[in-house]
Amino acid sequence: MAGGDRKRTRSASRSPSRSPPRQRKRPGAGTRLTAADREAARKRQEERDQEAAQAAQREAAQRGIHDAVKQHYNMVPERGREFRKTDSKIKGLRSFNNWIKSSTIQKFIGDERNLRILDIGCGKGGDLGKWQASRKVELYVGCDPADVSIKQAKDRYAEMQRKQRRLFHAEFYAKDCFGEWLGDIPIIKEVGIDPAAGPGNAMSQRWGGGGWDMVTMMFCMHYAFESEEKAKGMLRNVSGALKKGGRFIGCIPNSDMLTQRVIEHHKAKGTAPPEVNAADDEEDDRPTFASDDEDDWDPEKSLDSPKPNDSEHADDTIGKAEDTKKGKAKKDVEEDGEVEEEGFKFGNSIYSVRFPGKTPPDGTFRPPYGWKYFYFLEEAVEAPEYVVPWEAFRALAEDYNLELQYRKPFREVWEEQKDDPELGPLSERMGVRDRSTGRLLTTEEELDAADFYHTFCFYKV
Ligand SMILES: C[S@@+](CC[C@H](N)C(=O)[O-])C[C@H]1O[C@@H](n2cnc3c(N)ncnc32)[C@H](O)[C@@H]1O
Repeated sequence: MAGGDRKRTRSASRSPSRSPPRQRKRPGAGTRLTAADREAARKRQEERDQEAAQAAQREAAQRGIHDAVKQHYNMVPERGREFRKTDSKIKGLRSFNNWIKSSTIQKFIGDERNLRILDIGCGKGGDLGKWQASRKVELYVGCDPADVSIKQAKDRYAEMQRKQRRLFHAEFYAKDCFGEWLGDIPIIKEVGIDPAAGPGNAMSQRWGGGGWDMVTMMFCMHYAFESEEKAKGMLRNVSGALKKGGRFIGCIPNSDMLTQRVIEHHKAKGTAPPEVNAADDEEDDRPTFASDDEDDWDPEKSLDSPKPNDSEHADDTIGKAEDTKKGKAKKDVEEDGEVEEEGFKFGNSIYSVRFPGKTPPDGTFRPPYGWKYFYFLEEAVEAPEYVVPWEAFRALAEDYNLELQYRKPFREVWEEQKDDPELGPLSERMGVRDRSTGRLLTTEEELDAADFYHTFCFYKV
């Protein structure tokens, strides 16, 4: 009796929240699983594994080349200023490109002070000194998905802080600026970024949205043209961040040059359409840059263009020929039955561009996204890049209230600015031009490599 009472008392005093004692598995329960049960469990596990792998694959495809580019830039060694200025085989080109960036900054920085600058694809912070030289900047924010580069940019800024008494405030963020919304970064939101920027938003267009004076994207925007989604994500960030009257500046590969090379390739192969050959009979043979009015975004002309050489050629191999509509760029079958390679390459001893697969026979990159090529530069990058068809980009930018002010191939920028009272002497200090003879220190091959690029400025309206 007493023992029974004690038991009740003990159980009654147990906290009601305490979980009931766990039921023990009956010994040997596992062994009663049949072979069929085990097979079914194995199948379920296999399906779960497969689903997980497919989900990972889908996610990777969505990230696109983003990770490859990020990994690539994270791995580019930091060789230091001394190497870049003395031992580099392309020091003339490095100086020339840097001078072009300085000159674009100077041309569009304007007269105001206390500017807020957003540098998209800031890399290792190589342009910090250029912005500091202007003495007009109050805030600089640099974003780039390559976290190692961002760390180097922070170090570079810390070094500048040690040496300079008056320096703008700067912050750096590891961020994919085409696939992600920059308004998630507190300081970007604080200064102002309009989430409604873009086509068909009258309210946003009237209000003007952002609080940034300039967005700069040096040698970076071409990665956004992997897909329509990324190009639009990039423009939403740029336009959203800019205040009315703000400037969007940058340097990118010139699609006119790529069009020219693609046409030459198809003519040599005999696959250029008749109108391209006919047009050429009337002109001289030298490559020319189309004027701003010329349209490389002509829906009528390009219905037969092959599809961009996108993900199917994501590897590093030259694509094999495939049938295309109406047989314009038909298979070239050699006598022994081998299919001829369809990609092509051009360049010189310091740079090269390689299209891995099909290219449009009339040189019109349409649709304007996903035209991949590989760019190789001595000591620098060999990375997949995407053609930025100029007129398509300009038309798209207009939908985001960005109006073109300026576009020039690098060599023309040099001709235009070399005798500017500030940029002329700067070119000597930067080692672009010889102080005593006035001669360009860039070799012809380096200038040839520089011809691949042009520089631009849009205004937010
Ligand atoms: C050739 S580097 C130029 C770096 C710097 N702007 C300069 O002029 O020295 C190209 C940069 O674009 C960056 N980039 C690539 N994809 C990007 C993205 N989705 N968002 C922002 N930057 C990106 C790369 O990480 C790399 O730092």
